[in-house]
Amino acid sequence: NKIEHIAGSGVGVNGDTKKPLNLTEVSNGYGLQDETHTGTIHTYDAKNGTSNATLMTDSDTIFNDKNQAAGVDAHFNAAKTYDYYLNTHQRDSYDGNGAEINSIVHYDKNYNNAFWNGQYMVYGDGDGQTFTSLSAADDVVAHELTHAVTEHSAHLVYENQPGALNESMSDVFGYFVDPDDWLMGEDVYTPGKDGDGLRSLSNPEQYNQPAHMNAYQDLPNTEQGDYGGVHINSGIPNKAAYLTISKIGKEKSEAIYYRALTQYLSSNASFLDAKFALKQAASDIYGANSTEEQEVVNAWNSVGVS
Ligand SMILES: O=C(O)[C@H](CCc1ccccc1)CC1(C(=O)N[C@@H](Cc2c[nH]c3ccccc23)C(=O)O)CCCC1
Ligand SMILES: [Zn+2]
Repeated sequence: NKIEHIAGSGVGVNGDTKKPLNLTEVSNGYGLQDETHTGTIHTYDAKNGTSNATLMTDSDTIFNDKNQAAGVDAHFNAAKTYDYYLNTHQRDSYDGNGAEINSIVHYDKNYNNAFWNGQYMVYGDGDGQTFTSLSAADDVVAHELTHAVTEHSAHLVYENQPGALNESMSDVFGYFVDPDDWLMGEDVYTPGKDGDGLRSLSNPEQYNQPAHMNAYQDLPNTEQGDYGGVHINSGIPNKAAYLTISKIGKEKSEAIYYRALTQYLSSNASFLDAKFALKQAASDIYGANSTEEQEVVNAWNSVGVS
C-alpha cells in the first residue's frame, strides 16, 4: 500500500506560502516526495554543486528555511503542472504513463538558467540580478515539463523551425498553466524590476524576438546560434498562439494545441506543418470550416505563415 504521505506547507522564493506541500515521512523527518499522483514527484537539492543531489528534507512538515524556498517552489509547481495535464488533458505525467517527475534545485552557483535534461528538471538560483531561483516561476516549470511532454509525443527536433516550435509549445503551455499574463518567467526575471519578463507572447518584439516570418532569423545550427535561434524564432509561433487564444479563448485553444502536439506534429515539422496540424485539430474538435478552425488559419496567416 502507499507509504504514509503528509500535507505540509512551505515558503517560496518570493515569500509566498505554498500549501499543500505533499511530503513523505523519511528516516530523518519529512522529504519533498509527493505520492499523491501515479508518478511520484521528488525534489532534490544540489547544494550549489553540479554532480549529485539529495532529497530535500526537514525535521517537521513546515519548509520555511530560506535555503528550502527553491525546493518548495519546484515541488509545488511540478505538482501544479502534473495536475494541469491530468485534469485538463487526461495525460498522466509527461509520458502519459505516470512517469516520476524529479527536479533538482540550487544547481551550480549563480546559474542564470534552467533545463530539462531528459530525466530531471534542473533549476539554477540565478545571480540575483538577471534571475532569482527559476523554480519560483510556474510558467518556467511548465515550460520545462512541456519539453518532456513534447519529447514523448511530437518529438520536435531541437533545431531550426521544429526547434522553434518545440520552444513555442513550451512557452504556450507555460501560458496555459499560468494564464495571468502574456509574459514568460516574469516571477523570476530581474527580481529588482516589476512588469518585465524573459519573453512576451503578445508582443515578442518587446524582447527582440520576431513576430512575423519577414523577420525570421537565419542563425547557424550551433550552440552559439541557439541551434538556429530556437529561443528567438519561437516569437513567430508564439504570436500566432496569442492571436488564436485572444480570438477563441484559452479552453478551446489548449484543446487544439494539445491535440496538435500529441496527434499531428512530427519531429521535423515546419511552421507551415504546425499551421496545418492546428487547423486539423481545430477541425476535428469544432468541425470543418468552424470559426475555431478559421481563426487558427487567420492567426498563422497574420504572422506570415501562409
Ligand atoms: O528550457 C529552455 O528552453 C531553456 C534551456 C536552456 C539550456 C539548454 C541546455 C543547457 C542549459 C540550458 C531554459 C529557459 C530559456 O528560455 N532559456 C533561454 C533564455 C535564457 C535564460 N537564461 C539565459 C542566460 C543567458 C542567455 C540566455 C538565457 C536560453 O537559454 O536561451 C526556458 C524558460 C526560462 C529558461
Ligand atoms: Zn525551452
